Amino acid sequence: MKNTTSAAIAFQGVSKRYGRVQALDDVTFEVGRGECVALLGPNGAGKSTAVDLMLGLRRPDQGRIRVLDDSPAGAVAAGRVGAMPQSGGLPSDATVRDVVALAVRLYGARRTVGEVLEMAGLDEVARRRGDALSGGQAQRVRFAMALAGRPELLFLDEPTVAMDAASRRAFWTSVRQAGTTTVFATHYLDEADAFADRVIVLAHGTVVAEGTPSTIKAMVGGRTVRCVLDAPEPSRLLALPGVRDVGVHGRDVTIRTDDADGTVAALYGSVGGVRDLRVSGADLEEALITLTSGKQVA
Ligand SMILES: Nc1ncnc2c1ncn2[C@@H]1O[C@H](COP(=O)(O)OP(=O)(O)OP(=O)(O)O)[C@@H](O)[C@H]1O
Repeated sequence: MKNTTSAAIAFQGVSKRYGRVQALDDVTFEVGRGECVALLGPNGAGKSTAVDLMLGLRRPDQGRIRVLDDSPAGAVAAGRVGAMPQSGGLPSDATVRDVVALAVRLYGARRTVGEVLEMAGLDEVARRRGDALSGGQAQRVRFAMALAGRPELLFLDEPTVAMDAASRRAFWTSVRQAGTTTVFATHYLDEADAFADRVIVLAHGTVVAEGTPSTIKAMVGGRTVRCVLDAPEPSRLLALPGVRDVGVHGRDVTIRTDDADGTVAALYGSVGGVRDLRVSGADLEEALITLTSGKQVA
């Protein structure tokens, strides 16, 4: 067995069943210390079950889980793990500062209140009461509570759900600045692409892929060629080398191809009237759909 002393989280052959549903089936992966890892997969893939097991909220039927070289429950009981749930009420009549101060005291004052407010980007709303916070600000308070105990490991479940684009960006900057090993679940794949060091893709209770976002995107192969054509004819475009499918909107053309060089050469050589041509790789969303739908990948 692999030596797990350097890993923050180690799953070794973990299975978990609820009645007839096999939620996790022989799952093995590691999260290294200092890593920021996204747990991705469609609804029902087993992400929440995996996180519940990591937090010691459930026990596996089979396999072994180590968190910070301890059992999950042991690591949580020692205050070494911070978790930011997706929802959960905040006291409506206490100020943000009061709530954060309570969390800091509960963890034995491992951080100062000012430090936590600043890390979570809450300075400007510190005097506001819970019932006067926007959805995104309330999420930041939950983040602050997760950070209050100076955890070695952070779990974030759909952390940016109520945030606008600028808040999301600021939030992820805060996470990176906190510098803690982080595991997060999200359905915003652009966030996983931009902020995760590594992605673990679950489907039907098994790990179907893991690697950097670029590796995952490269797994599905294929390229997208976009251009403007004077007279696009879908049937003619579909007959070009490597082309899988074609989308035409007016003169704007999107071509998915397994042979970008061949497609582009044929566009310029035999189709003509080509302008504004761009070639890009698959995005993470496309990769995930392919990987989790069981289609053959390159
Ligand atoms: N307490 C439970 N009792 C019975 N079945 C459950 C229970 N919790 C989860 N399941 C089932 O186990 C499977 C995995 O669920 P899980 O919540 O771990 O998936 P998920 O990837 O987190 O999904 P989502 O993205 O929808 O949150 C699903 O089929 C789900 O219906």
